[in-house]
Amino acid sequence: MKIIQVDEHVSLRRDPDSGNEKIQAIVDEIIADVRKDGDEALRAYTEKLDGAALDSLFVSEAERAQAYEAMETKTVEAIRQAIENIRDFHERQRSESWMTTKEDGTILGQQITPLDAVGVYVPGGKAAYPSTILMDVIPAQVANVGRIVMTSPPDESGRLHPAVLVAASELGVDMILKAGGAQAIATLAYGTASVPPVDKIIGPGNSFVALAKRAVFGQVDIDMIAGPSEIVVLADDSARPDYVAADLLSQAEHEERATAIVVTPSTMLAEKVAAEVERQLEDLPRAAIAREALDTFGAIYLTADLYEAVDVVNSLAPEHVEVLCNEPFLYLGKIKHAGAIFLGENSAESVGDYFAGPNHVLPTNGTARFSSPLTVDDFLKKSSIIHYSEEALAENSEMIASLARVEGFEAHARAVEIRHKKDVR
Ligand SMILES: NC(=O)c1ccc[n+]([C@@H]2O[C@H](COP(=O)([O-])OP(=O)(O)OC[C@H]3O[C@@H](n4cnc5c(N)ncnc54)[C@H](O)[C@@H]3O)[C@@H](O)[C@H]2O)c1
Ligand SMILES: N[C@H](CO)Cc1c[nH]c[nH+]1
Ligand SMILES: [Zn+2]
Repeated sequence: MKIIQVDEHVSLRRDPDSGNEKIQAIVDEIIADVRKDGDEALRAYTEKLDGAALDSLFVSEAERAQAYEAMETKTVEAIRQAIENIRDFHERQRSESWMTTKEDGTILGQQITPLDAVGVYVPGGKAAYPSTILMDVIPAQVANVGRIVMTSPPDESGRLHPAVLVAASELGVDMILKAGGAQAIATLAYGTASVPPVDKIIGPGNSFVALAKRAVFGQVDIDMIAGPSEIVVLADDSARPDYVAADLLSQAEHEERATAIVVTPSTMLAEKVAAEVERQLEDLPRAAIAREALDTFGAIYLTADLYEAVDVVNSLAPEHVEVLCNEPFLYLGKIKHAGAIFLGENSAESVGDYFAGPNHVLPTNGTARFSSPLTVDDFLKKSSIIHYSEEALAENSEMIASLARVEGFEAHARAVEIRHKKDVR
């Protein structure tokens, strides 16, 4: 890995639109075809792009049963424990409707309502992501979303990965569509004869999925445009180089565009981590992907001290930051911009990716400066509640009318005043 003396302008922000024009044109055509031809277009694109000629667009009961047979019991048990941890964490995010009453009879409040229908995209091109199903579906269920449709691309035999089916079945998701890419996103957004449309689409995916989500935004809501995985390790002399290297590789193996960075004031640690990464790459099954990611987007940044290291972390605003320093809790509050903060040497990012409870759908590409992990709130919407008594309106109508007139809205002013002219009918 490159060891770089830090300058002031480190950034994770990449131009999300660069080189996307060709993909956008393909995505736009797919969306238009699905809007026009519905299920027929969905089937045709699934055959063309995923090589699957489907008998049914949906997963059957028999396929679910076969998926359980294909899974090791200990993996099913691990899924169940992860579900419990993730549900427990998200239950704490519930927000309640509220109302407040004033002496003059005014009642104000906020009514919270779950979304009626949500579509969950589960990526399936290069790898299977049962963990992402848990992270997307559980907060929706905690929010009491009315209807959940899951979709994932099938393999050439028309099947979904058994772990994906088991994760979905454990959560009770009963509508699972066999479709991927832009055609799946268009189907969820606009609906077809066999798939009713949803109100919001959740879930990560490749560039076809991301651009399709961006294109249908407005017709439906979307969670975010999730970019490639990112890890930044803030480390001092006390960090174990083998742990740091292992954690960098854990995210570099996701894909060639993943980012894995160390920020440290310790030259000795930097050199040891670089050597350890090479050693651990030797027998890593996805070494080619991880190496390309590290060569392109990996770095070990050397800083003057830990204060500067924290500044660098904040300017990167990464998806994940691990604090592998003496007394890691001292850094809480100082790290302001990060999707998730992992504290201490036993809190490998993998713990959060699969199991701990917090959501692994997190802001990427520097967007942790202004956005947050996926939460239960993403599946809820709020309506304001306003009730004015006769007394409250009488007391305040003059002020309301004057605010209306200063904006030039006479009808607004009269709508308040008419309520005091009892003789006018
Ligand atoms: N941030 C997160 O939490 C998180 C979690 C899981 C996965 N991911 C990311 O999701 C992505 C998954 O990508 P993937 O490719 O494995 O699966 P995917 O399901 O996103 O994409 C597969 C689909 O892409 C479409 N496609 C592929 N080539 C096409 C072409 N030439 N023309 C039109 N459509 C085409 C096909 O319809 C196919 O079904 C990765 O980038 C991964 O890192 C992120
Ligand atoms: N690290 C990914 C989010 O960046 C989530 C994930 C899913 N599976 C393994 N990891
Ligand atoms: Zn991961």
